[in-house]
Amino acid sequence: MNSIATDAQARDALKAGARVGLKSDKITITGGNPLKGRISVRGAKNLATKAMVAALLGETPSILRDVPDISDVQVVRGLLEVYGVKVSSPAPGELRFDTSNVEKAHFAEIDAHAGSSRIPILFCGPLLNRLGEARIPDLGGCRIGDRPIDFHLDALRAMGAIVDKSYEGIYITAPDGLHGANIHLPYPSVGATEQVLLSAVRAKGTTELTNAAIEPEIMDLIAILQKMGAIISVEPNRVILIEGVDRLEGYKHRALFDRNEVASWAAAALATHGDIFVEGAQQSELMTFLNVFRKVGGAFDVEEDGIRFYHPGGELKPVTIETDVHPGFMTDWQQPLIVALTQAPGISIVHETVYEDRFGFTEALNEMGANIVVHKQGLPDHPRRVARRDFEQAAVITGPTKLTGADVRVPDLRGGFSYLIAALTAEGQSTISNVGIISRGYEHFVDKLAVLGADFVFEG
Ligand SMILES: CC(=O)N[C@H]1[C@@H](OP(=O)(O)OP(=O)(O)OC[C@H]2O[C@@H](n3ccc(=O)[nH]c3=O)[C@H](O)[C@@H]2O)O[C@H](CO)[C@@H](O)[C@@H]1O
Ligand SMILES: C=C(OP(=O)(O)O)C(=O)O
Repeated sequence: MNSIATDAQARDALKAGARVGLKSDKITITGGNPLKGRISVRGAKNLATKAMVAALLGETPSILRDVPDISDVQVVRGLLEVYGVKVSSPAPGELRFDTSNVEKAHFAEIDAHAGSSRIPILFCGPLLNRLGEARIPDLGGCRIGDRPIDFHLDALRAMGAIVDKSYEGIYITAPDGLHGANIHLPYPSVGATEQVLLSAVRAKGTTELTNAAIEPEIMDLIAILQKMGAIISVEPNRVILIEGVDRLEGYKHRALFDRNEVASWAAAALATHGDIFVEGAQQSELMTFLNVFRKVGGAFDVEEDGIRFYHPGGELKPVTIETDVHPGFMTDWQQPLIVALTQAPGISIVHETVYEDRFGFTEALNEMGANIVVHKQGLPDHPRRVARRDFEQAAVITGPTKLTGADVRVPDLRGGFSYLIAALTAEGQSTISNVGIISRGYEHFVDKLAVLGADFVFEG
């Protein structure tokens, strides 16, 4: 159970809509136990899945290490296999991709992956390069706003692609191949930056991407592409230059650790008055989070092999946070931290500036006793560091509030993890359903809860 699923298991899980390592979709938690102990994190969901797509560009096999056992990895694996990529697992946490027989796939097989993840949109460049066409199923991922893909499609068009949206899903061709282009992103989108990278590395000529995202996962993807033979330079001021090359080889790479998972366990340690050592966490990718964690009253010790996060005693302190692109405060960190903020005396404010609708999860926290008021149009007059966006929202959290157990349903990945933390912090029993979604991005979270001394029953 603790290793990457076999081919057959992965396919069965996909068919059944099941999630990695989970037989049930419900967990009953009795709150009040501080989470204490040592757990480890592996590669980031937001890197490993893209690294898997990059393997499709290599003429020779690639090996990815520290691959997390999460359902998004299974989805991408399944889609690669549809195109004839032979995926094997030579060792636990390791995947090997043999691309010697990449071939066109039937639409039905591709569309079987509709709604399962956002990663399929990133197959465009590699597929156009290898097969001259790309069929993209309807995308999944967390429903936290509109999540359009206009930047992706505009970039592909600028590189010579023709986009046909007359089918369900999208069909893209590049009759004359992809060519380099000057592309400016209206917003430093992570996915659109990756789209350009994965498409431009084999395009003819040079691509200049401005207003690019520079998240650590993007830098790790660039490192992988460079290992494969790409020529990519990251210039000052969010400019990335990509010189197209004629051939890319496979890579060997250890995936960057999952900084979002680390931040989530750190918030869990704080909210439950706990003490968690997260092996594999690295300081440099977490600087912004660590500053906020300290300001809220959390303590941490950075060690060579990981970071210890703990509640040092005393009262927590309220904070004001604005989510932002890197190196700002990551939007995926706000949900777990908000649970800790319900325990801080005073008023905390979280401005969500990245997505249109990312506070839906707070309703259930209020049912558990939190006092969180969501301002759907944001707080326009509030002093801000990040420029206001048209659609942003703000959450005002007044604490401390006692949380009590409730029956709640997971709405999305990070919201779901925040419910686990709330239930662990609450007095009494909570039943959380739809927890399968959490396995989209948190490897073996049930096992980790057990290691950390949580009191729960998982109905398997
Ligand atoms: C699989 C993955 O890596 N997911 C991460 C990725 O999502 P993802 O790559 O989808 O996020 P983006 O950075 O693209 O989205 C940021 C903003 O840009 C907008 N936008 C994006 C593309 C586009 O074509 N048009 C458009 O308007 C989005 O609606 C959103 O408001 O980065 C997000 C921001 O760090 C993280 O929360 C997600 O965990
Ligand atoms: C929004 C997230 O992921 P995705 O883009 O895969 O939906 C997330 O990881 O919180």
